[in-house]
Amino acid sequence: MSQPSTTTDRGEGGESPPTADATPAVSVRNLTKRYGDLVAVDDVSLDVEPGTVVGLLGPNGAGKTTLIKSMLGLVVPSTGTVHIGDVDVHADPATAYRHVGAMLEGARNVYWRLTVRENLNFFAGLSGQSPKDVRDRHDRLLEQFGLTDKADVAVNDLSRGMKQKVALACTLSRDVDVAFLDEPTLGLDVESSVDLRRELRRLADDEAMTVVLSSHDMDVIEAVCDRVVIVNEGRVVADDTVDDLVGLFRTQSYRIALAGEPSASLRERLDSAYDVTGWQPANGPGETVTFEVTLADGSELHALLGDVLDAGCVVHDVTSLEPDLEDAFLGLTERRGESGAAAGAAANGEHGATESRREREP
Ligand SMILES: Nc1ncnc2c1ncn2[C@@H]1O[C@H](COP(=O)(O)OP(=O)(O)OP(=O)(O)O)[C@@H](O)[C@H]1O
Repeated sequence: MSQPSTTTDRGEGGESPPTADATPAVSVRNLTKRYGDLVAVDDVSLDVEPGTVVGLLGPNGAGKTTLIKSMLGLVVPSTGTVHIGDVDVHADPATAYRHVGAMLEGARNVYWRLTVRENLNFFAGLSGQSPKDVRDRHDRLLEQFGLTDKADVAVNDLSRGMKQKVALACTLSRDVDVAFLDEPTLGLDVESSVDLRRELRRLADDEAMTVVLSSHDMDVIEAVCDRVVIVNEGRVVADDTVDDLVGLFRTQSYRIALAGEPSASLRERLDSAYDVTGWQPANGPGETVTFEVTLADGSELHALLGDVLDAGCVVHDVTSLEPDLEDAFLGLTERRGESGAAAGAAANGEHGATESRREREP
């Protein structure tokens, strides 16, 4: 097992290239998992470099959990291989497990009759680490997750969110190379979720821990991940940094509010000359009429505004619509649903307009 040696500089977009001889922390090759006729994971290959945080995103049933369980050796793939460092997970699971921590089923993996610290010691002991050696690590985790004053309380007597935090702390309780976290923020309050993000970044940056996490929480993925792998229908449809994924969907789109009802001829002119969508009528007297438009370049905006003014209509507001990771996710997975080729083109940065978009401050 090679030890992780590189860290990732998130400030540079999280793309520290591995050294030529760096063994990936996790290497998946042509992994397929079939359940009868259903292909849950379809020929997935990916490498995760040491010290990076990789997010798995995908709609319900996309295959994220099956992929994570396959990476852990808990699901036997139909074809393909998984290595943790140099170790083939399916050929030598016992060795692989010593280097891996996982939280799969929320709080269900901890022992409710044991206290919080006893649980931490138990999980650290699984890889032969003595309570004395991991005391500092555990104290820090307890503090990080606001559990210091609960250290000697039986897990059974804690709230659901606290149990979840104990489960996370147990996963991180020993010095593992790779942590797999399936929906780690589910059930956490906002503050705990922020604590978790901070701790995951610290573990990756300071201890070169590699983290693979699945989540439906875009904010967590955006905040913590160096890289995002979007899975749909068992296949990887995109694999890139958050910024680059969002960049795929960056076009010049605006929401324009008109101070009065546009004439029929102006509306016809706008609809025919520009890529206008989403007309919204005024909510009442004195309210604005809005529409969204995607333009080829900045000069088209001037032309469009000129057309509006020439028609005697007053522009009340122009808002730039910026895509975010959720837009990228929806675009990629929806396109995939319609056409695999379109999704592939999108993942390669070849498409134009977005299909869904949220308003951002310009
Ligand atoms: N043990 C199993 N037997 C049969 N089918 C399964 C089994 N486990 C998963 N599946 C199917 O495989 C597909 C992928 O499921 P998986 O749980 O990996 O998706 P997911 O992306 O984690 O979904 P979610 O976000 O809803 O948790 C689904 O269609 C699911 O019904």
